[in-house]
Amino acid sequence: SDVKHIGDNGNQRKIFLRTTMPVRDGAKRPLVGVIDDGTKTVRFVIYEAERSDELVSYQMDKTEVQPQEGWSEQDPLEIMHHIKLCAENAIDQLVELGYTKDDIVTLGITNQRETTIAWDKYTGEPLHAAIAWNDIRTDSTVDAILAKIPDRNKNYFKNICGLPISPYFSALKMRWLKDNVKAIRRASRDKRLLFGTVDTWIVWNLTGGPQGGLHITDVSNASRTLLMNLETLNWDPILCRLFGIHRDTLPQIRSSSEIYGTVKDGSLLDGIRISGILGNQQAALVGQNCMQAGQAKNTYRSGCFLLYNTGTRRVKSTHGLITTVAYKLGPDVPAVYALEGSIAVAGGAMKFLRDNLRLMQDVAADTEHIAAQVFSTGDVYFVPAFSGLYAPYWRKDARGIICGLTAFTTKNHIIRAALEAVCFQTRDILEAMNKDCGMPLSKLHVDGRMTSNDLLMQLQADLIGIPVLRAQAWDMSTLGVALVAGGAAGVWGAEAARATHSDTFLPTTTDDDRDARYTKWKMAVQRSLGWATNKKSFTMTEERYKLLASIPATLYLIGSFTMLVVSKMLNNS
Ligand SMILES: Nc1ncnc2c1ncn2[C@@H]1O[C@H](COP(=O)(O)OP(=O)(O)O)[C@@H](O)[C@H]1O
Ligand SMILES: O=P(O)(O)OC[C@H](O)CO
Repeated sequence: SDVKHIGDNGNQRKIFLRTTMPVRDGAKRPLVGVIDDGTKTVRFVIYEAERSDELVSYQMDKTEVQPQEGWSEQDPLEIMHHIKLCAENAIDQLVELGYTKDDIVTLGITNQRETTIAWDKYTGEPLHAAIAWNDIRTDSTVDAILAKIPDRNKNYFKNICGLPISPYFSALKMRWLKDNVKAIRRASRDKRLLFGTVDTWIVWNLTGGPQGGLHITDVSNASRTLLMNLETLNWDPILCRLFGIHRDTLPQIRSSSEIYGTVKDGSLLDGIRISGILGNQQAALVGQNCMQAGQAKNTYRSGCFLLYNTGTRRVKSTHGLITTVAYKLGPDVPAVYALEGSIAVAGGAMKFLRDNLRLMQDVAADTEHIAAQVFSTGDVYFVPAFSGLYAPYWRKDARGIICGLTAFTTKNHIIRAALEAVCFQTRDILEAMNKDCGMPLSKLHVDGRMTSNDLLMQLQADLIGIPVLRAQAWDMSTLGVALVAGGAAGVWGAEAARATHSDTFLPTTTDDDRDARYTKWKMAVQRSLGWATNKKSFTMTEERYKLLASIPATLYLIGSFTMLVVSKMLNNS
């Protein structure tokens, strides 16, 4: 093939190979539109059938609201508003290329997973802000659920749904909404309540909303709720009872690739079919063409998610990974499963260093350059456990630490340590995956915006000791869902043009060096655990907030002072 040896690119540590991008031939093909709702951005991307590079795209940033420490909310109406604007802008670009919107044959949807929305079935009004996947307000909800389970074992239901009980998953967010938001309890009582992950909200709105909108989700998204049975691929009665979620409020679970319906919202997309839905990490697995059992990919965005395709076999992890549905390519074909290692904070740590510590101005432009000015982190380790640690630890009591600081430490070391943290977390996942699967992974396919950082890629290869294969474009999620949507609509054949990797980063370290650094990382992780246990978390629910707001300030101060005195007396007694 057209593999070209680039050599060391002026840097002795960097060795990579590159394949060339396909050349556009000017032929007009049917188009597939993709809606991508991510944590931070909404995108609309248009692909031509049989081509793996995007034709046009448009992206908008979203507003993240953090009403309290650890809370993260999004506006469901803003999501729909941005989708329309992104679609309009992408279609404007299409027209400039000589296409019309009628050339878009079908639509696919890929989305941030677990983020949960509740709305009124008759008015379409959201009943609360969307609670984002990485929001940890449900800490005490987790404790209340665990109290009902033998030995408070968070893995008790892993056989059924593949997941541990954690604030990450949607059922906890649904339970919290029912416990804390009066409008949701009322809607539930009046049988007006609908719950959904973001894909469900988008499809319901696009297909008519209160006027007959489809209340559906796909297996890949449903497998992230803690409510779906991985074997039956349906809502599990035991889990629904445990979390107190009525079946009627949940969407129907469908395959990831079939014609679900047609857009009926009066927008530019009106009349176009919808034929693919995939959670964004599962979509990247498809986009990276990891469709055989034994293949794996890692996507580096705000978080980082390593998925290992296990075929039609559900592998139960005994080392802290989760079992999830990768995809189901039609109503009548079996589901394909994956083992997943989810990392809550990857690129998010760079944004933290930029916004909170002001160590740089622009993540994309500055990170690599600043980190490359030093040869190592100077023994500094950064564990970015801002909202606890996900796989393989699942410790909601962990908090972020930077350790090993000396008087010589500079921002260069800290930024480099943040990059290495992403690589060490990936090694944590790989260690667990190799133990669960029994066969060590020999190479790792990677994608996500962060992978444009060559230093990160080289550090990753060095710290895991296997080749890292970077995808031809950073965004494999939209390509993945374009493939499954195009497949169902008959515009993309089974032998579809799939993405290839463009660069290979080879390890340049010895086993001893790699292992010594990893041992130090594990020491740092140990120090981050248990930090949040002593903190009295005061959950500011909507109702408590209103109550507090209605108390005059002086009365509130006197009350707080009295409570302080009483608690001191009790402590002393
Ligand atoms: N060159 C880079 N080096 C390091 N981190 C980067 C670089 N470019 C982007 N990032 C990080 O990657 C993330 C980009 O994620 P993005 O693709 O926008 O996904 P998300 O929807 O999860 O925010 C951001 O958190 C950003 O800090
Ligand atoms: O939009 P991202 O990349 O932050 O995706 C988040 C994941 O889907 C959460 O599980």
